[in-house]
Amino acid sequence: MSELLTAAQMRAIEQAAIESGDVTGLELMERAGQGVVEAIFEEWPEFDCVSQDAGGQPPDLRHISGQMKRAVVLCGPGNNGGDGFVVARLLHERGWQVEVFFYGDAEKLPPDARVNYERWSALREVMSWGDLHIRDAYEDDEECQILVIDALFGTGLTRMMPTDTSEMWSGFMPSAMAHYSQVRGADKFVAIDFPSGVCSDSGKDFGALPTHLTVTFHSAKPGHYLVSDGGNYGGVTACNKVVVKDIGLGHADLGDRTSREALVALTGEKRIGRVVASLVESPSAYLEKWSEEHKFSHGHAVILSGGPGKTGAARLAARGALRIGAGLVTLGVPPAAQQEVACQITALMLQRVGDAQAFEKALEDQRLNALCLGPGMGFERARELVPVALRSRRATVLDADALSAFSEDPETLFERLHEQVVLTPHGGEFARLFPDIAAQLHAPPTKGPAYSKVDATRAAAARAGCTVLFKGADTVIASAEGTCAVHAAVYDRAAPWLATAGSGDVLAGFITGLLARGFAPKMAAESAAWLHVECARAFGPGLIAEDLPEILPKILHKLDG
Ligand SMILES: NC(=O)C1=CN([C@@H]2O[C@H](COP(=O)(O)OP(=O)(O)OC[C@H]3O[C@@H](n4cnc5c(N)ncnc54)[C@H](OP(=O)(O)O)[C@@H]3O)[C@@H](O)[C@H]2O)[C@@H](O)CC1
Ligand SMILES: [K+]
Repeated sequence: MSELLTAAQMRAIEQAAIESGDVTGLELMERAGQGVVEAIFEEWPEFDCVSQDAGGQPPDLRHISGQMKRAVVLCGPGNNGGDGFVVARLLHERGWQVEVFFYGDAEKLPPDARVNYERWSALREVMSWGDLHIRDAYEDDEECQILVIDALFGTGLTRMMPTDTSEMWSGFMPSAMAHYSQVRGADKFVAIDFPSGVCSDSGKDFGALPTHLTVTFHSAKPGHYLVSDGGNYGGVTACNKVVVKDIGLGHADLGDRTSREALVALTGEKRIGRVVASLVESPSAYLEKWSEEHKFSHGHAVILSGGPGKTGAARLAARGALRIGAGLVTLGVPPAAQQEVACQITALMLQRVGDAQAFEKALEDQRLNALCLGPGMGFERARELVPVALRSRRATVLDADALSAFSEDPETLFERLHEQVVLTPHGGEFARLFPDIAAQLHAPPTKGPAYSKVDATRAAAARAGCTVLFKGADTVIASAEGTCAVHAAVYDRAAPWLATAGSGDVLAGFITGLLARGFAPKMAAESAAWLHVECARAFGPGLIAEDLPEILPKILHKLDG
């Protein structure tokens, strides 16, 4: 589990650390620059001739001469630019040939960035942004690899990128300039904190300058994990790879009274809190705990199916609930579908649930402790049975048709929801239930920090009064109280083959199974989302939804091992 900090929270932590007297802003900036240089050499050891010599490995002669080690650092008008000046100086000290181009007004630089601007000026010229237009940084040595450092804007991005920066970048980016790509496709791009143009809180694209490597500090930010749906690049696409470098702010500082107060003060209104990137690193801890306490009672889940020819989705969900450990799983089927379902199931139980009355009768059995409605259910059946499920106040997952059935009048759903419910909308379902929130989320961003999927999911959960799991490669899970987790299947956890028919039904089943096992709704949603992606990663390409429940035992076994 790791924290994601918004720009405001990061500034508050930095400020508190400086006010405590433990560190100065200048020291933090120096550590940030050192972190970037370290990350570059870790990513591309061939750039670090010194350490290769020290390790006894023969250095790559293409890079050993000062001529060959060249960097172009693009510095912006704030502290991100300040970090850039530090990186330039550190590379220069290691024998690199470094050129710095500055976008901004030196007189207006913040104090620490100004100090580093001066330090660089004492070593070499600071070139103005305009010089970048007339100068081809490559022209004198076509064979040479150039490291381009993007230190234009970081967490302080407030508006769309100036067009001259994008134009300039396209001159550098191999992908944008085919002939550059052919001649020297191996140029490397590094972004400090964020690829400039990515909004740190939302991951939205303000005219992003994509990169190979993004080096951020202390903690990742939501924008590193959220997938933008507008523009060419979102956070994840533009960042490409994110490395977090420690700059000595430490966990002790986060636990510090002053820091906590500063965080609360800055985040009170939006209830920003701390967002966890990956909810549960080892769900086995929870599973074990539960099984110790409730050895003989693993819960009884009920999953309602649709009519004939529409029962597959519910059967997938039921299989998921069973595999994740619900003691018993019953499929509640309309009488007309009974035969179809009976031929297809083995470990699952079957019960006729034709209408509201039959469902009410079934729910008289108090051992039924978790419900799932929606997959393949049909709107009419959903409109009839969802109110019955919600009246019973049981832990309940509402997915698919159980959400869309209320798109005409979401309020009739919201007024019945309670804190034991989990809604699992994908983008379309979310927009049908929360059209105003979705509109705000999808509006082209104009001002940073922009409204994010985290903001939207929190707003939806607060309105619905229950847990909302907003699906996507960047799944966001929020409780009605505003606690929130981002579960992103991106970078080395990407599993694009999970976008297959029926995979959402299995996720609904996983959540239901964990609810039956006694998990609290948000924890059930978080753990299920994590396991769902783990199953997809373990199976790999070629996955179909049926494979997900079947591979789950292997994952759980590995976690226990
Ligand atoms: N917090 C920490 O703990 C640490 C932070 N550190 C570093 O500081 C960075 C944050 O620095 P920062 O706050 O100065 O913001 P930054 O991103 O440099 O930009 C602000 C400037 O850009 C301008 N500007 C904005 N958008 C614009 C646009 N579209 N087009 C044109 N101009 C635009 C904006 O102008 P304004 O909006 O004020 O008019 C202002 O002048 C952070 O990312 C990290 O690298 C590290 O040193 C380690 C410790
Ligand atoms: K940057």
